[in-house]
Amino acid sequence: TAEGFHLRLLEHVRKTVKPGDASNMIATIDNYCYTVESGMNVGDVKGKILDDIVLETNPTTVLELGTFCGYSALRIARNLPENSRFFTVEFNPEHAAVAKEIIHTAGMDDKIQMLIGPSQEMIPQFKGMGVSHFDLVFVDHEKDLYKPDVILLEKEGLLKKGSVIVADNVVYPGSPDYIDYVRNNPKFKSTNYMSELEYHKDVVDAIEKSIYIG
Ligand SMILES: O=C(c1ccccc1)c1ccc(O)c(O)c1[N+](=O)[O-]
Ligand SMILES: [Mg+2]
Repeated sequence: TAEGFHLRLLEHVRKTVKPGDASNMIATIDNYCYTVESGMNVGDVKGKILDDIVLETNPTTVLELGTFCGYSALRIARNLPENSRFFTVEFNPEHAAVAKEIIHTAGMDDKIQMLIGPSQEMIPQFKGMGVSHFDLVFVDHEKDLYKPDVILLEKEGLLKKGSVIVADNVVYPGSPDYIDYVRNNPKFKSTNYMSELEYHKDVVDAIEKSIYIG
């Protein structure tokens, strides 16, 4: 990743966005990534697939692993029902600080609760925060943490029959141990959505949706 992308994006956002408008923020980030430099946001093409899965799931309790600059947090929060709870976990404090400002500027503070720390330490805390289970989990952090974190979510009793796991980047950079695990596990029913790497129509990538059937 281009060192300092998040800081250059924040500078651009501060100069250009219309405050209080999540869709304008999303469009501003996409425009920057297409015209100036691409960042590792899920982007508009895979983002539409994510939007459709969120809308079809209509989840009331949601977890995102990997906030980065907050782009997918805004895409998800924009499509959640009023009384929903949405947590996003980011381990990099610099990225989290940028995400916090981007989410605040977009007017989505009251919809998104950000936790800063390693996912393996954050996941065991949700039961104590009154979360019984997650209806939808968006996995988009360190690619070698996809499998251990989904295993941990099940171990913590945070998945229920019908819980939906949406995983980004299952082709590029890829998460082969996760794909092998989830596709060969009778507790999950998986669907692959072939797409393209964010801001790079010439590079193949995909999203994997896995429904926990318990
Ligand atoms: O890991 C990278 C990566 C690897 C190498 C170079 C640049 C980025 C990446 C690429 C696309 C993504 O959508 C994404 O979520 C990530 N990520 O870091 O989580
Ligand atoms: Mg990604």
